[in-house]
Amino acid sequence: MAKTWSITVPGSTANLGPGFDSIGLALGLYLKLEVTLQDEWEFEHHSVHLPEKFTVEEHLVYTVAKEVAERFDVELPGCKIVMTSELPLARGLGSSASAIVAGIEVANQVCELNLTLEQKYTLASRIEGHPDNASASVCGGLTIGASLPNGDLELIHTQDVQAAFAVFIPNVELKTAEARKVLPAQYDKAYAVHASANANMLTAALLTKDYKRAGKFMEHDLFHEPFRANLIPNYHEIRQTAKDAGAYGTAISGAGPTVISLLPIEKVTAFVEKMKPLFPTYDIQAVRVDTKGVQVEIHETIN
Ligand SMILES: Nc1ncnc2c1ncn2[C@@H]1O[C@H](COP(=O)(O)OP(=O)(O)OP(=O)(O)O)[C@@H](O)[C@H]1O
Ligand SMILES: N[C@@H](CCO)C(=O)O
Repeated sequence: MAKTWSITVPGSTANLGPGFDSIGLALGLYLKLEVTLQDEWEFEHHSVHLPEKFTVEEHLVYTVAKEVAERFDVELPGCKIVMTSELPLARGLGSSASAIVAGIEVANQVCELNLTLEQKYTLASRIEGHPDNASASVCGGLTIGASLPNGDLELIHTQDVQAAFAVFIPNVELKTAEARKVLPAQYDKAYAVHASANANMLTAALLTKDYKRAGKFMEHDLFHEPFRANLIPNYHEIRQTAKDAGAYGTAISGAGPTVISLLPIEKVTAFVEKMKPLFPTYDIQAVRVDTKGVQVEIHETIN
């Protein structure tokens, strides 16, 4: 019997404005892997969104799978992995986090680790460096995470998000590392208290499904957007145009340069059609909230 694992990982948006490095939302754009066992590791990329040039040893999915196997002191068998992706690189849609979650799931399956959801999102968040994108790709839905002083990650997540989202994906890249370099090392106390209150309001509004208020506070980030705005093409124009067209609110998706709008479900289709001619160089699309997170299907075939 030959086993094949089909692994599907949703992309994600992070922050939603003030939820910086804490709030994640899984999106219906996917990284997909077909995994079979073989002597040597081999990758096939069947998507324009996947790295063109890479070596196995540098491949993020391989390096993460190897790290996880070593952490659990088990041998990582050779795999052939065929990958497709709907997640453009360095656009703030969580491509790197999806690859990290995929690597964890590959090790989980081929090393028979039986990892819990908590182990997966804790590992993924530690490797990614912040819990937002990684936790959303593991759990699906809306995730709110915080690390404790001892390094443990506390996470609250809900699949119940009764709103729609539209993304404006520009044809330029912005590496997260670059977008993090422009952030201040510290904040003035009064400023930080204000920023924290805005984040609390965003979180409370999202969890109580007060999406009009959630949209308002999406646009009141003080942690990162004031320092990143000039890195995001047409940031102010998109935000105002989206508001005028019925969006509750618009924020940078993760570290950008994609921008994401929160809308009433019934308005999203007309909104996207209205936005497309106004920003012709952007890939503008309605994206649904993924509610499942990482998924695995196992197929057994007779050799
Ligand atoms: N699906 C993938 N498969 C393999 N490697 C990936 C994948 N996605 C990202 N990577 C690797 O991770 C590196 C960083 O990815 P990327 O630029 O997407 O991360 P980022 O700056 O965090 O932006 P984003 O949040 O949009 O992912 C890439 O250069 C690539 O080497
Ligand atoms: N919270 C991270 C998300 C990166 O995708 C940042 O804004 O830098």
